[in-house]
Amino acid sequence: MTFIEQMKRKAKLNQKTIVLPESTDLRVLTAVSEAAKEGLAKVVLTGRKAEILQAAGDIDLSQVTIIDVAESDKREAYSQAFYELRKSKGMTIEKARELLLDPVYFGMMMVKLEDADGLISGAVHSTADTLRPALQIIKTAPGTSLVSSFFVMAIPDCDYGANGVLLFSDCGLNENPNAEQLSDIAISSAHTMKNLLGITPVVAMLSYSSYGSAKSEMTEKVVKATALAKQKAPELEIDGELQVDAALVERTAKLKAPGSTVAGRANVLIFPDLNTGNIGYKLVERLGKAQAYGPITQGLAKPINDLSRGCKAEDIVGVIAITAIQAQA
Ligand SMILES: CC(C)(COP(=O)(O)OP(=O)(O)OC[C@H]1O[C@@H](n2cnc3c(N)ncnc32)[C@H](O)[C@@H]1OP(=O)(O)O)[C@@H](O)C(=O)NCCC(=O)NCCS
Ligand SMILES: CC(=O)OP(=O)(O)O
Repeated sequence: MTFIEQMKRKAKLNQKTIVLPESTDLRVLTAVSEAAKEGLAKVVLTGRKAEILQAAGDIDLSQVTIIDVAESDKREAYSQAFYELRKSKGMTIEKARELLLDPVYFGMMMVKLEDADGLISGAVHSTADTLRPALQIIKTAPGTSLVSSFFVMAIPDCDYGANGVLLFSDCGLNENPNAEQLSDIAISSAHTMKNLLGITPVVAMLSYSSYGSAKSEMTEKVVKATALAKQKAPELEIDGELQVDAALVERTAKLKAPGSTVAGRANVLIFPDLNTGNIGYKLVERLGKAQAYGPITQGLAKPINDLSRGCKAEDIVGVIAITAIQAQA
């Protein structure tokens, strides 16, 4: 069974309600129709009903709930609750009412007030426009200070990672994490690999240097983050700093990082910043023909997940399954 088949099987066990606010995008419409047909979740579209039906054309939405945000009798209650949440940051009730006509904010408040279990946006909106309202409204999970994001990469005909399944982080949210934040991203990603994907994490802290082969402020950040991660979570298999070939390829690992138990067998790759993470995942997706699911967030109080504007309907179906599993936790 492939990785995504396993995720779908798990999602079906406990039907969660997942909102998709980009309700006139053809990829989203195709994906929700497919997800509902497969029984992955109870799928909800937010937006203007007439526009959604017009955009859908022949796509079967008979098993999908459509909420017209302008007609909903929940809009005033959501506006009031949103205003209360953000009034100390300058929100007014008038502005809150206006924002609640936006299907993303409406969906976010559905999740906040437990009328839905998770939300996925980002096929049309930029990551900032999806994740900023999530950070403002849903906020961090108890005991977490830093939200980060990851991609699950499923690479065909690949022996690296867990039979071609790897977790890449952070490729979507934190632009230039400091050493402390990078160590937190590594630890969260390791827990996600174990708890969400059921795979024992082997975490590589990536750099352009392996075990001191180069030295600069950039490599030192990764060295420090590795030490902090090992100190904070000694039970986890984490090592660095490692070049990506040393992290993945056993023969290269022996040469570049002798004695490392992580090098040559990593399945969680921690990128030093968002430039490397975002470029790295897109290279593997496009040139390695990998399926890229994400950016999925970790550390939010409820599952709110992003997509790339370059995503396919098939990727969205996968993210619906993953979001539903996160909501089961
Ligand atoms: C997501 C992003 C917009 C947040 O930006 P920001 O400037 O910190 O946003 P804000 O200052 O408005 O912060 C919003 C809230 O989120 C909180 N926050 C921001 N980043 C956070 C993080 N990583 N973890 C936890 N909380 C965070 C802030 O503290 C703030 O809380 P408050 O308003 O309740 O006080 C920004 O990190 C970003 O643009 N990231 C890059 C996204 C991107 O372009 N990715 C590439 C494509 S995938
Ligand atoms: C994750 C990501 O890179 O998103 P986008 O392609 O929409 O910028």
